[in-house]
Amino acid sequence: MSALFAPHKDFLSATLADIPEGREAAQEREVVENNGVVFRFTGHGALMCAPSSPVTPRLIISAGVHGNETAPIEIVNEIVSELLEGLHPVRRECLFLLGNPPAMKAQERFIDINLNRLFKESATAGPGYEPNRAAELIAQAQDFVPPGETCWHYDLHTAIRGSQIEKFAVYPFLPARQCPTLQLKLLAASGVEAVLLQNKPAATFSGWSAAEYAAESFTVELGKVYPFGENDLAGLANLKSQLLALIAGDDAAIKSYSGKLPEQFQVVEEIINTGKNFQLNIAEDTPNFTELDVGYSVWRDDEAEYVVSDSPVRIVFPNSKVGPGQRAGLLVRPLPGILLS
Ligand SMILES: O=C(O)CCC(=O)N[C@@H](CCC(=O)O)C(=O)O
Ligand SMILES: [Zn+2]
Repeated sequence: MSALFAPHKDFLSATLADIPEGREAAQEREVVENNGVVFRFTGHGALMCAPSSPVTPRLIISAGVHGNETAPIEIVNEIVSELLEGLHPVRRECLFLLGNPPAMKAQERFIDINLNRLFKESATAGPGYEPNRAAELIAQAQDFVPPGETCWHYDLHTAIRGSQIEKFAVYPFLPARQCPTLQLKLLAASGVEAVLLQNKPAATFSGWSAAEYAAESFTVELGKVYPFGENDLAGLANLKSQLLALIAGDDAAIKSYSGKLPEQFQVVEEIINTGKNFQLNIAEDTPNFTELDVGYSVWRDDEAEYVVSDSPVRIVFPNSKVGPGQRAGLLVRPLPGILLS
């Protein structure tokens, strides 16, 4: 157990033990140094490590933006404990963020409102727990990444339902960019088999870091939601070792990857609950990436109907329970023969 967490055993239990109302000032006692690497609590559920001669760019690893998505929280917790024990080299400045501690404690996706829709200026001032937490997570990232610099950001999640492709990533939209081969290799070596290219900006955490820093940032979906203690962490061993390679500044390990790269899909439609007797025609247990044929009626409301045209689409994140104005799913199509950069 590190002195950093005393009297708690690790980053996660320390984070869940005392949940403050507002932003917590970093305390001097919350610093430890291990083999020249400084570890510091920078706020609630926020821990950074800084080696003396770091490689760039800086790295943000977040988990638990949705409180019940526990597998990546457990992986981040393991990584932090092992780094503090000196079990792995640290040659990159890293910020580890546990997104929504009260929701983790409650084993819920969120407390008052979906945190992963609040990463924009106008949404961080509303009532409830999450707007304030979004502001805090943004402030943590801004304190960590100096002005004019960029970062890499992996926001780790698990999905509500099963999936025809178990591990996949969402690449936020920035005009005229392609997903770099290095990132595709890193994701593939982590077990990720598909990347969804967003078609417009989003107020997700990874969407925010992409817009703020032109960051190589991803929402990474790592399988299905299970409660704490019930995850198959062995299935995330590749992800963990790739994150440790990044933390160690060992890009060579990633560059040398020669396996199959993830299939890329273009988001062609974001389905929004219109609030006008909106009806999503997708069964609750439909796995992500299920193909919908031309002519299929995906949704309808009092005024409109969306029918698949031209060529089949695949449905990802279908959710008929979201409120008006919220995303009820994504429609994607495979992207053939994309040029690699
Ligand atoms: O399984 C689901 O329906 C949701 C899983 C999840 O939380 N996904 C993220 C994706 C964020 C993105 O589009 O980058 C979310 O909905 O916030
Ligand atoms: Zn999530």
